[in-house]
Amino acid sequence: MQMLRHIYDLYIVNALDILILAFIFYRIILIIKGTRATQILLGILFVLILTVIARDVVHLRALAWILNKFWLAAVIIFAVVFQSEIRNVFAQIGANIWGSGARIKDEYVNDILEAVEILSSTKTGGLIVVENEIGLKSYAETGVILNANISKELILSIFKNKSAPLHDGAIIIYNDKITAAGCVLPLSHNTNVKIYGTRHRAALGLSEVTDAVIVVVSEETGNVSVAYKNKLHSNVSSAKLKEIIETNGEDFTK
Ligand SMILES: Nc1ncnc2c1ncn2[C@@H]1O[C@H](COP(=O)(O)OP(=O)(O)OP(=O)(O)O)[C@@H](O)[C@H]1O
Repeated sequence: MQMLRHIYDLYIVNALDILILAFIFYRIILIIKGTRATQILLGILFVLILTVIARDVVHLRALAWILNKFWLAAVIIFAVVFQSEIRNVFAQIGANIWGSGARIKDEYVNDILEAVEILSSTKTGGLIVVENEIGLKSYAETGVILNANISKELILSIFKNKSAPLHDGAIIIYNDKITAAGCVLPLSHNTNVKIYGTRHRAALGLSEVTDAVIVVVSEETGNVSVAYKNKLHSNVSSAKLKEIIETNGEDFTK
């Protein structure tokens, strides 16, 4: 019995400890990969190396003193700089505990696909958000709440009618309903994405802070792109889009 206890204390607890830490780091890296946070972390790493060199290697007292003061305030600085990433981590933990996002019925998926095809072939701009595990109520409230059944006709009348008040912005879809239209999404600040306009930037921006699948139809080219978890995938075919919507984006992570 004591032997088992010893093995547990020595190996199993430590292995569990390392596994949990590795998992936490892995999730954090997944969330911040490709975002501004990666550059900020590199900057912080640079200041850390500078501190060690100034303090312990070349003994530059004044510089070491200032850098030490910086590290005292680091917790507050991190909380401010990484506020959106910290929010993401907790939102995703909460979403994972709560369960998986609602899947849209086949007939409605087909309605969305047909609408996207028509928007694409007629070069009509469109922005369609499919909500996943993380709730989008705060974004829905920036537009007009509809709670209408999904239909190809409704999607087309929203985006195709340029004089209609709801054609600007995004529609949000959740669980067989178009919950809202004319919604404003957060713009991405990703500096690597230079070629896209604001519609694509808004899609990418929402994908950086939520796990939604965001479909963009370009008004300029008619191309269909999908933003999901920090990435914008261009020229997505109808068959691929079907898989993506049916699996709430899981298909992209395989
Ligand atoms: N923050 C936002 N949230 C939701 N929709 C937005 C946002 N910003 C812009 N849009 C939508 O994008 C439209 C402007 O698209 P713009 O031409 O700038 O983008 P684009 O990415 O180049 O797209 P396109 O290829 O269709 O021209 C706006 O009319 C509006 O409908």
